[in-house]
Amino acid sequence: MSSNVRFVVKHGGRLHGRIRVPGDKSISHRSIMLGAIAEGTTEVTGFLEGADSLATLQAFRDMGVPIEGPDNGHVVIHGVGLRGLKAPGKPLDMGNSGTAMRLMAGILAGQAFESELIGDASLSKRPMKRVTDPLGQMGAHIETAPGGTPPLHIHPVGEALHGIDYTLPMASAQVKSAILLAGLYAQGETCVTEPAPTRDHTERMLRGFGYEVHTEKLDAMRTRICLKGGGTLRGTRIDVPSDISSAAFFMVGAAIAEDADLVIEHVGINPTRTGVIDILKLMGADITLENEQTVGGEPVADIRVRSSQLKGIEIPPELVPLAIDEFPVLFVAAAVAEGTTVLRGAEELRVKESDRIQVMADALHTLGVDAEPTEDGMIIRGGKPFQPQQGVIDSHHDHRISMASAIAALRAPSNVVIDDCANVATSFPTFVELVRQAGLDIEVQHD
Ligand SMILES: O=C(O)C1=C[C@@H](OP(=O)(O)O)[C@@H](O)[C@H](O)C1
Ligand SMILES: C=C(OP(=O)(O)O)C(=O)O
Repeated sequence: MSSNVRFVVKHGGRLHGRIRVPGDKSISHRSIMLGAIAEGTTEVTGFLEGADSLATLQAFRDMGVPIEGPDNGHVVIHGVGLRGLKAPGKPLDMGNSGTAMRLMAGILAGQAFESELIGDASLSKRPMKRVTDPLGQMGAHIETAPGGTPPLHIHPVGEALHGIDYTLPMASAQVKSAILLAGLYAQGETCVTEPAPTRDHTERMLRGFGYEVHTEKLDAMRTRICLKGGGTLRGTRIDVPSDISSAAFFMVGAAIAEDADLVIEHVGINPTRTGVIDILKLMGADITLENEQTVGGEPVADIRVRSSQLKGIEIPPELVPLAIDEFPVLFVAAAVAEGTTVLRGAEELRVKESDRIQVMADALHTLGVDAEPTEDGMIIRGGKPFQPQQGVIDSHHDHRISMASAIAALRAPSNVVIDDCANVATSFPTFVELVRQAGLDIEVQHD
């Protein structure tokens, strides 16, 4: 059993200087997956050495893919081609990572061997029917636990998958990606229509590997993405930008701290990921993008954030999928902002690593913030000084709750204590080091 990792965060502090946060988690997962099933060598720089993406890397090693590294974010994958994976001979452990399990289900659905995907306690509660249903329609044979949760038993179907034309019931890049990855193994064309834009790293990266992907905007919200099975991916170079989801903790921190001026370097600003910038700007944050460029098919920039007086807003619904992982820390921004912030249409937050609506409402209550959880979001009446109650914040094993709660200490009148923080290592293993460097004082206790 792992011991409790507790953060004791000193209240106050001002964030300043220049920092670089680790590589993007979504892109890191995909770089290993596509590199493994490509022909030839793929060289990755900036790879996130966090537990989630390392679980993906290990899974492909377990299926016989030679992978060198990671060494300071440098990984070399000797791709085995679409049909070159070998039976793993043991369950593949995806740890805490929903992205890894769902995308892997898409790849494994098309294999000629049997496999099993397992995960930790948090992942074992997350819904998988959202991928097993459409993959089943493609001819895959996948069993879940009762209730549609992991583990997933994936039975071999040989070359029998066939393309489908599927409309996603929710705006999910993981489900979209699982279907498209299975589509590589399917006969004919596979099309996915998304009800609202979601991160498009799979589509971009497939094109980077020389695979044809057709994207059509159906109207202001809906996009249809199609590809044909049976093609070839060609190994390539991938420079993974810094993760905007990790940068978000520092963006909110610098916006709410007094006298802050912070530059976060080389952050991925793919328009399907920048909801956090748009939302903070609507709240009155002082954010500028510097040094914008395109690196390996993904736009990047340095993000400069200075202190500002934030105001409450109604969060535009179309921004919700574009900031889905940033809501824990955006709730902290809303708690500091003058006036009321209302989030609706974010029921997906209830099925992340924790129920991020309830768990963040509880965290904010511990800080004495007026936060009202609703079925699909939260109403936060902010702008009053925090009035911490007795007790510690419980992260519920969720990395983003730990980090968001630590950032709240910048505006707390007393130290903030947060339990169950070990999983920060899933997405941001250097969080404590970087946050200290920027000006927030965290002590890490193990008990
Ligand atoms: O495709 C991806 O890399 C991700 C998609 C999102 O999940 P959903 O597709 O479930 O919204 C996001 O929350 C997750 O952190 C990463
Ligand atoms: C939801 C997240 O990841 P995943 O779904 O991959 O576990 C996240 O990192 O916030």
